[in-house]
Amino acid sequence: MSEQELKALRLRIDALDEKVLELISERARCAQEVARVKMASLAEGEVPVFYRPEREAQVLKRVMERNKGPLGNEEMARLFREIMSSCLALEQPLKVAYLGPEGTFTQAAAMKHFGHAVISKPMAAIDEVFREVAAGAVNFGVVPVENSTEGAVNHTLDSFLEHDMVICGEVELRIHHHLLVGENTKTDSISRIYSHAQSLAQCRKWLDAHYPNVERVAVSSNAEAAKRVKGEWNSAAIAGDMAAGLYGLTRLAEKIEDRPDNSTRFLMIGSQEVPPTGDDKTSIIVSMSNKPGALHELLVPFHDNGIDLTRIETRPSRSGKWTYVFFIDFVGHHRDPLVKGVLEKISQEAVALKVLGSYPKAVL
Ligand SMILES: O=C(O)C(=O)C[C@]1(C(=O)O)C=C[C@@H](O)C=C1
Repeated sequence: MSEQELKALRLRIDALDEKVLELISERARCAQEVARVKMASLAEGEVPVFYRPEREAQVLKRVMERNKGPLGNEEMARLFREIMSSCLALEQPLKVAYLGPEGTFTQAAAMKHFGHAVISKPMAAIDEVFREVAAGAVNFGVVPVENSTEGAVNHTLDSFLEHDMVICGEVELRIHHHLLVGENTKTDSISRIYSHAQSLAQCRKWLDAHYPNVERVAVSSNAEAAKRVKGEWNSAAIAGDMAAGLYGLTRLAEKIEDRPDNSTRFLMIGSQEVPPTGDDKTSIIVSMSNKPGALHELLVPFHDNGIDLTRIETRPSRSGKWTYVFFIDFVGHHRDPLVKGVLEKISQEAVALKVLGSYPKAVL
């Protein structure tokens, strides 16, 4: 390519950037107007709701449907995600608590869902995220709920039994683990590998094959593992890109998870009910009486009405020995007439039923 051609193309990019800049600013001014309208239409004593997950899902879907490339749909939606995040911050800066410390996959999930314009607050444990949301110190919390290799995150399920929370969104993240070392690590004398227990389990076969005799030490998070390695010469950590970047570690081996499709699903929790979008999921907790056929009775109404169950999990109820609660996710919104009917039918048989929330299916 000649210098001349390059110069001409860069001039074109400059001109386009000016247009993009003007359009983004116009969009931001529009969001400010939206905020004004929301404030103006409030009833006496009503608090304004600036964050609208159902609208955000619609905006992102529309972008993906209309995108003609060359940027991929996900990439384009990611850019719009950030624009919307900044527009919302003009209306109201959201505060979001997540399972920390900084650099965890939960932080990456929070950024994927809310964008980077939120004020994020790392918490030391899942229960603390719930408590922070319950206390009203933040608008939303982000917690992991299930992993495709290792199954349910029981701390999260149990916290739903203790706190009244509304689920207002979900996000799925492909989880890639790397073996990370610091600049002082002697890579031929690694005697200890730190990571979160779930991550050690997700890389079990790889560790058995490559480091069978090295001690595996479970710590509170992958980010904590990365932090520890920084100051030690004989240890390595298993963690993801964010933690590697944050603590300046290098990848001794990349993508070492046993299953290439290893993914974790995260939930956004808060107190805000989300209206239907037409493409939603609902999460409920149900406890049934301890009698034969109870689970069957619970599942039949879903089957009879053609409602797609996406997950069912069992946990001890904590209110009696050998009694259980079921966590069920299914497709649909609790305000859909069909779903309403199913929930009414189940409540007749159940000891207790609680709708944890209906929320748009993950777009990104
Ligand atoms: O449509 C709204 O209600 C807005 O506030 C605008 C907007 C946006 O930027 O598109 C911003 C924040 C909301 O969460 C949803 C959408």
